[in-house]
Amino acid sequence: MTRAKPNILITGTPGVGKSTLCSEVLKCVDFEWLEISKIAKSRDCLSGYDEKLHCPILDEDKIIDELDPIVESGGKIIEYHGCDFFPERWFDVVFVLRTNNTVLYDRLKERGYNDLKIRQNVECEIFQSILEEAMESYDQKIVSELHNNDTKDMENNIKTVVDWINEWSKITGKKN
Ligand SMILES: Nc1ncnc2c1ncn2[C@@H]1O[C@H](COP(=O)(O)OP(=O)(O)O)[C@@H](O)[C@H]1O
Repeated sequence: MTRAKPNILITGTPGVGKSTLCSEVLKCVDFEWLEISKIAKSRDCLSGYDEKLHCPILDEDKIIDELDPIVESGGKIIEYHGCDFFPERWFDVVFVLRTNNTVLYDRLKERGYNDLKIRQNVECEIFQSILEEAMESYDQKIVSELHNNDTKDMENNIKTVVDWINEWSKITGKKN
């Protein structure tokens, strides 16, 4: 059965602009934003804390169990800095945000991350780990890379996602 609305995954290394893009897109379409990091905290889907990187460890199975019943119906924008553990059937499109290393370094420094955490994330971006993870986990035809270094890029990216949603509704004849 086709969903009434599609599900969208916005992924990428921390700091590439996922939350900013989601909040802007949500001003234009009536979708629900599922921020996996926040939901994991509020619904007790964490399995510990990484003391070195100063970040909680996600209980992937638990969050899937929690969200599966609500994601199936569609109309969700899911945001997380990883993507290989979500069920493939959840998503109609996957956008991977990318940012240049020096820009990303500055954003993460500004965020107050420690040096190890900054280095690991910048390396993750250099090796395009999340893009490869997405390409390996989903049909490559539904995976798109979006460069997000400055405000012009952000404007383009908002338009790309909103246009994609509108195009989907035209093709399926369903309203967003
Ligand atoms: N295209 C952009 N141009 C300039 N600054 C940006 C852009 N996208 C995001 N930022 C800034 O970078 C920082 C990280 O963005 P955020 O959306 O929180 O990233 P993520 O959700 O991927 O961790 C924020 O301070 C945000 O304002």
